[in-house]
Amino acid sequence: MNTAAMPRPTPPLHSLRPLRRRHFNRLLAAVYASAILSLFYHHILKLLHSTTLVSFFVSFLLFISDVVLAYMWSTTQAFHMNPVHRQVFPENLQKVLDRKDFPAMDIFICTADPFKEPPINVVNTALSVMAYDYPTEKLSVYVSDDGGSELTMFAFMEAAKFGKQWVPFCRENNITDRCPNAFFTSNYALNPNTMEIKMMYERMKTKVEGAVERGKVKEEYICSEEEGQVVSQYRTKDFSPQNHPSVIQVLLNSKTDVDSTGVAMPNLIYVSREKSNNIPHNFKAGALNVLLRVSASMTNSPIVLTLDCDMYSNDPLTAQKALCYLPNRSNRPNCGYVQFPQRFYGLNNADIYASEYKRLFRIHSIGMDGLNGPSYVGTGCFFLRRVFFGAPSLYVEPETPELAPDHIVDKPINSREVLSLAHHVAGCNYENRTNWGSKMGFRYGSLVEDYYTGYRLQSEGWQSIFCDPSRPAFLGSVPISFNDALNQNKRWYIGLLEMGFSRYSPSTFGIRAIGVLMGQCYAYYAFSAIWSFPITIYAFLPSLALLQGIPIFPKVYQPSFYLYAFLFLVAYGQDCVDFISAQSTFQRWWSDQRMWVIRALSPFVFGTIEFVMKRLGLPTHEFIVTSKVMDAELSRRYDEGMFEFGVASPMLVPLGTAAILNLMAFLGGLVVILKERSFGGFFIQMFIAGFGVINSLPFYEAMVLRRDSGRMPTKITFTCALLVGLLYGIASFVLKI
Ligand SMILES: O=c1ccn([C@@H]2O[C@H](COP(=O)(O)OP(=O)(O)O[C@H]3O[C@H](CO)[C@@H](O)[C@H](O)[C@H]3O)[C@@H](O)[C@H]2O)c(=O)[nH]1
Ligand SMILES: [Mn+2]
Repeated sequence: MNTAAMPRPTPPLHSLRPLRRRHFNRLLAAVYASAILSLFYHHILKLLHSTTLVSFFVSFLLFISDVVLAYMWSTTQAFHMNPVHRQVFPENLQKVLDRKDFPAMDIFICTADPFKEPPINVVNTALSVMAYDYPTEKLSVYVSDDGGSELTMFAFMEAAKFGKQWVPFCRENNITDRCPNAFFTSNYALNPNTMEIKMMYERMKTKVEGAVERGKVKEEYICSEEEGQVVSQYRTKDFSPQNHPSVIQVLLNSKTDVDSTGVAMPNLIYVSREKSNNIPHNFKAGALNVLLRVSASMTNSPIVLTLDCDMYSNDPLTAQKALCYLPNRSNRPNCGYVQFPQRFYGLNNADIYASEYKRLFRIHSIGMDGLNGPSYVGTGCFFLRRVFFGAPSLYVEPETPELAPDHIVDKPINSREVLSLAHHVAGCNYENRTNWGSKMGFRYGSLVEDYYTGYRLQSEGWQSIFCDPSRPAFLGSVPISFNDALNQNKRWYIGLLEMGFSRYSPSTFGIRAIGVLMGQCYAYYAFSAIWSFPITIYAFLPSLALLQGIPIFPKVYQPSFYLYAFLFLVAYGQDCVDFISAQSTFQRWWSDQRMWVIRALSPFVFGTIEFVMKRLGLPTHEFIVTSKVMDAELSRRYDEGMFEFGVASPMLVPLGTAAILNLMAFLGGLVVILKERSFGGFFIQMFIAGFGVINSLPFYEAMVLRRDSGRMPTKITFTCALLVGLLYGIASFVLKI
């Protein structure tokens, strides 16, 4: 037989396997739903049989709490119905697609504040992607600097020079850690080659960090007239981060710049969009839209990768892995983006602030991947440029023809025409009366522009793919102080509520546009702030009643007690098993469940308040950028697993109050039990208070034992104690009526 005549079978680029667990999940959902209905039946009976107004009110609060918990439970089920695992085979890519036919890629990196986001780290992120295993002349890296800072610009001028050594060094030595900082902190081979490159890196780092420390670039570091001109743009009179003309600089041009071995360098372009004090700039979504347009005017690559400044690439093959799905190589016909999970470096063992967000980034993503595909999480996501211009079947034309996704740029990137168009589209008035932010580009209207944009794209009919290779594709930093973690959370929940209560609400518009299950997935996040209601009730009410010797739950031997026990144990059990089986530990799960309670008691509540204030048109905080600076002392305490309270924030008050109250209730409960000789009637209340106490251990330590600067501020402890007294007073008055 003549085998040569037969078409060669194409080797697979990826595989998909639904998890067996889905059958069990579906069964469990049915059983659990019946248990919830029985609980509601019990609640209604209790309401009908309540004898006093107070007991009616207590039963009513518990009932509403359980209704909210049940609603949230119902939304989580969507993630459990069809979780899938994918595998990707980049080793087969070049059998299907010649390397010279790889599509061009534009890579966007956002930074916003040189003092919270050290420019040397932003540079590391950029270098890690410039060194991708990918034809370099097809890569263009665009850096958006919302801090409008000469420090960031200077860091990138240095990076452009160092990159000419770094990129060939990685290629020739087949380095895996292509983020310089990650490489030099790893166990690398010590040889003259590595020593030399390390010295170059250290020199650059010292210069950049020195400049940041002084807040200004030293004159002696400005090596040429051109560099002088570049820096002088920032030194004009009215220039400030909030108010300045656009600054766009081509730092590397792949047509003319070569590395130390003569191979073309990727393009590297610095962009700081025009800002004006009284024109809203829409934060990161606004920055990304400017990059979409500036890059369209220069390279207009069909594939776009968005990265946060702290998310460096940890695997040189990542771009090729994305190509295994994009464009048109997946089994999803309308696949518009491939999302890699956010993963992190520098977490402490227990991950005390649950910053890994395992559920959000990994567990729920495989659940959504089994439906229409994961949400967009702001970084580590490869898009088809086309998705930003309308639905798969309904193209929305941009106002400037050169910005169209199929427009071919035929002029050099630093030609006068190209640069003048770039400046024009980076202007702060450019978007007036256009579709940017509403029908085109990244969407405005929510502080979680990522989640909202992905949701709107999926509502238009785009689908997505979740790609989670075992070697993390990207690694980012986590907040190492409790205050930063809480503030980040608060910002997210404001943004999520903005989405939940918009005309595109997932529970109405979403369910119609993307189906019940996908709509539920998005509703789960959009409405997660309502968890604060049941958790606040459960944190305070049982303890207050216990201190008054009033039982509010069924006794141990009653049938409804077993219902409570079942609902609690199964929910926590399933959560724990899911979490640990996603390559984690019991200790991290424990932190995760604690942070869930903490978030519900504090950032959810404060987020809701700010959301309401915003809706009423009152001034609120805007996008508070998370600090990525590593203070040595703070880092040490973080590594030891200590909570960092330090800042006297009002967000600590509900947490401290609940901690003290639960401890008092647990101790007081023991006295009540001994006095009344009835344990069974108070078991559930004792259990809840005890659970609160175990979760609050770091709080007691920080209030009483610690002397370091991360201890609980005395005024917070004092305020909390006062509030406990007040609540106790009110409860003894009200509950005894
Ligand atoms: O006006 C702004 C504000 C922020 N950023 C950038 O946005 C990114 C994310 O900001 P960060 O403070 O790190 O926020 P996080 O809460 O850590 O980020 C998560 O949540 C954001 C939405 O709130 C998403 O945009 C991010 O991708 C996601 O990782 C950073 O690169 C910033 O430089 C801007 O470019 N302009
Ligand atoms: Mn971040």
